[in-house]
Amino acid sequence: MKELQDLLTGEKVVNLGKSQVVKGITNNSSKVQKDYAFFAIKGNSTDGHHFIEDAITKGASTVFIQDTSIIDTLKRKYPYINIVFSENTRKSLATASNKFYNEPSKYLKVIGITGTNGKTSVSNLLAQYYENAGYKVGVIGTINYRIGDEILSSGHTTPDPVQWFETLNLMKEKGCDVVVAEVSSHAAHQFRVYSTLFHGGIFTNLTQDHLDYHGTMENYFLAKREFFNQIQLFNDKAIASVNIDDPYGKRIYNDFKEKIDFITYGFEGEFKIKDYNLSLFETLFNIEYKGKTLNFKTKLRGLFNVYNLSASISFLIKDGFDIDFLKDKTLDLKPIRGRFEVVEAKDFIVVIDYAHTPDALENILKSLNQIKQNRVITVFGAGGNRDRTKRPLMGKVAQDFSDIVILTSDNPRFEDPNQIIKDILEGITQKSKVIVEPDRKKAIEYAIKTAQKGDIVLIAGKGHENYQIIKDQVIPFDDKEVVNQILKEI
Ligand SMILES: CC(=O)N[C@H]1[C@@H](OP(=O)(O)OP(=O)(O)OC[C@H]2O[C@@H](n3ccc(=O)[nH]c3=O)[C@H](O)[C@@H]2O)O[C@H](CO)[C@@H](O)[C@@H]1O[C@H](C)C(=O)N[C@@H](C)C(=O)N[C@H](CCC(=O)O)C(=O)O
Ligand SMILES: Nc1ncnc2c1ncn2[C@@H]1O[C@H](COP(=O)(O)OP(=O)(O)OP(=O)(O)O)[C@@H](O)[C@H]1O
Ligand SMILES: N[C@H](CCC[C@H](N)C(=O)O)C(=O)O
Ligand SMILES: [Mg+2]
Repeated sequence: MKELQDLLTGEKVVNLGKSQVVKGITNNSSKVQKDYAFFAIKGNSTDGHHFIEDAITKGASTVFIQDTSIIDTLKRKYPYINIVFSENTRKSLATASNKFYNEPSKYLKVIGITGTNGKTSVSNLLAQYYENAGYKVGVIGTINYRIGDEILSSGHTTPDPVQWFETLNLMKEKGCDVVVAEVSSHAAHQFRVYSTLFHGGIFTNLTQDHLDYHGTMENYFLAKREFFNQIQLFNDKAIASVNIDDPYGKRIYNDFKEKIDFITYGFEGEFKIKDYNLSLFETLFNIEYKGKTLNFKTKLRGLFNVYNLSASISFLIKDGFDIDFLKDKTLDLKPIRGRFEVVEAKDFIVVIDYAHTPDALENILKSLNQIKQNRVITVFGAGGNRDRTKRPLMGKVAQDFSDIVILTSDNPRFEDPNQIIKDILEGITQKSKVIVEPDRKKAIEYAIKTAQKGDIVLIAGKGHENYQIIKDQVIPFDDKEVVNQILKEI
């Protein structure tokens, strides 16, 4: 419970109501309870200002609004309610949530990871290193929100501000020292983590995704940039690791190098990838850092994981870790669920991977081509109600780097799966390579039955997901389980 005064960061109280007690915070009118503060947000699909009356009926003591034109009417109709005007209710929701949950990031080392691909991977790698060094670590991201093996909840990759600060507070109360969190572009753009004191940040890469939301690559970049802007706004001693091979990484580095203490990684980095050797069961790579060559060995597979490890290790060096300790621990790291996960069959292998962007698909396929003994058979689809323009690009990549392509459904959501497949086909010129099977289980079955000695079957797009979203139904579906079941039957 808080007093309204304790939650303000420069907003203007335009009407003082009967009671200033605030027992909870929400931007969702359906979650309002007695004495809650309701934040009206102009959203992407609707405007929270339409739900103010609903919130008051449910017992809100306070409403935060951004629309000046309704102030007089509200004051007249609801003189007993606190009415607070904010220039930006999204920011106010974050700052008030932070205060409501006692500013948890002040007591934690919070590290935010952003980029199109690799956020989940890097955050799980960082968590393992910190845990190996004896820290208690909270993880917030796509798979779930957890402390060690204790799962707290799950939802968006980055939760909304209320859940974000509530989760940080819970992690603090449960004794965490460190929190590693994925910060999606939607989150940065919507100020979901605004006002958090980040110890540091990591930028992995930026390639096409989410243009349904951001419209252009430049806007998508600006959302990622906004995260670094927020880091330095609330911490003038923040550290960060950035992929300098990526032109957008270079821009972030240049824009904030005076404000953030950076380390760069990549083939052009200060933490420089010199060479690497991929195989199905281990990866070797050499790093040049401060004039010394460091040899690393890991069970993680694929060149993209050399990048993810470089992101993590360089960040940890900046955070004061000993390089020999990091080299040792790299040997023991556990691979991440649904990311280049290998299932061995009789004389071929199946790889399950979460690639759901053109760049991710290209990366995994390039790595598979480097280690294949025979053909690469790729099964994939694309998510419905998401960026449509990435579909033909994914089709082209699959065609260019596979011997056989089996097009199927991912999470069609409210779209027609056949139309999504048609969109992917737009990018494919070599139609003879392609088989269309919208039923994902049948598509996987076809791929496995087609596989010959030395082949690699890649099943891409859903990784750890154990469901399929068809319209508003969430149906159990786990690529790995389906693969194992089919392998047992053949
Ligand atoms: C595009 C997007 O990010 N939308 C999210 C966002 O919606 P929004 O702020 O635009 O809100 P809106 O739905 O237009 O509604 C406006 C306001 O009215 C309120 N409202 C609405 C209805 C009502 O009855 N009462 C009420 O008060 C809403 O709570 C909201 O505050 O905030 C909502 C509430 O916090 C989220 O549920 C919603 O997630 C949608 C469902 C979603 O699918 N988001 C995905 C794309 C997403 O966030 N993905 C990222 C990136 C994934 C990745 O790359 O890893 C993620 O972080 O997961
Ligand atoms: N550093 C990387 N560069 C390019 N591709 C990568 C990289 N790391 C992972 N990938 C590819 O992207 C897929 C998803 O990886 P991961 O889950 O770590 O990314 P993410 O950024 O968390 O994705 P999401 O936006 O869904 O949260 C992997 O399965 C792999 O195919
Ligand atoms: N976080 C990503 C996940 C995509 C996973 C893919 N299986 C899909 O459903 O499109 C997104 O929301 O775009
Ligand atoms: Mg993720």
